[in-house]
Amino acid sequence: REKVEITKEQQALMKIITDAYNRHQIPQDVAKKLLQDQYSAEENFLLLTEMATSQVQVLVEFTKNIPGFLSLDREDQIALLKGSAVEAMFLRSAQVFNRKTPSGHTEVLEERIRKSGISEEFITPMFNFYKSIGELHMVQEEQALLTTVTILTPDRPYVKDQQAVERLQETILDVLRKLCVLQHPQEPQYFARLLGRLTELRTLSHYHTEMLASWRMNDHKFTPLLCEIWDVQ
Ligand SMILES: CCOC(=O)c1ccc(NC(=O)c2c3c(nn2-c2ccccc2)CCN(S(=O)(=O)c2cccs2)C3)cc1
Repeated sequence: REKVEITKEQQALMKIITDAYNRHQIPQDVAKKLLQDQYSAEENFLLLTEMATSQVQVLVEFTKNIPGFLSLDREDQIALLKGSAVEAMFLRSAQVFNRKTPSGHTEVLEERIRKSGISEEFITPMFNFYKSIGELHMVQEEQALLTTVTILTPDRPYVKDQQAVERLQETILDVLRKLCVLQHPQEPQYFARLLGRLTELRTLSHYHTEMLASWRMNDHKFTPLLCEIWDVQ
C-alpha cells in the first residue's frame, strides 16, 4: 500500500482552513432560540432567514482565509461566493444538524425546520442529505476542507479564469484525499464517497432555487444580503 504522508505545508494549509472554519458557528442565542418554545411557521421562517443571513456573512469571512482566494480575479471571487453560498450553507446545516446536541434537540430542530413553511418536496431530500452527511462521521478538518472544495468549484457561472480556481481546488483535494486515507484506513473508498456528497449537494441547491420561487409566491421576505447572494427579488 502506498505510504500516504501529509507534508508540512499541507499540514499548515489544513490548520489555517480548519481554524477559520471553526471560528464561526451559529450564534448560540440564535441556535438556542431555534430549540426553544413553540414558534409559528412565520417565526420559524424568520429564524432560518436570520441564521442563513449570518451564515453568508460567515462564508465571506471564511473564504478570505482560503490561501490564494484573495489573489483570484475579484469578479471571480464574487462568482465563486454566489455559486457556492447555498451549498456551503447546506453543508454547514448538515454539520449543525448532526452535531451531538443534547439528546432530543435534533428532533426539535427537525420539527422547527419542518414547520417553517418549506414545502414537503424539499424537506425530504434536505433531511436525507443531512443524514447521509451524518453517516460519514467526518472529522472537523474534513468538513472544513470539503466546504473549501465546494467554494473552489471552477465551473460556477461567470467564472472567467477557471484554471486559476482549478489549481487552488486541486491543492485542497490533494490534502483532503490524504486526510481521508489517514483518518479512514479501513475505507479506501471514503474519499470517493465524500466527493459523491458534492453531487447530492448540487441537486439540493437546484431544489433550493425552486423553493425560493414558491416562497416568493407566499410573499415571504428575505434579507437584502440573501437577495443579493441568491439573485432573488
Ligand atoms: C454563523 C454560522 O452559521 C451557521 O453555522 C449556520 C448553520 C446552518 C444554518 N442553516 C439554516 O439557516 C437552515 C436553513 C434551512 N435549514 N437550516 C438548518 C439550520 C440548522 C440545522 C439544520 C438546518 C432550510 C432553509 N434554509 S434557507 O436558507 O433556504 C431559508 C429558508 C427561509 C429563510 S432562509 C435555511 C444557518 C447558519
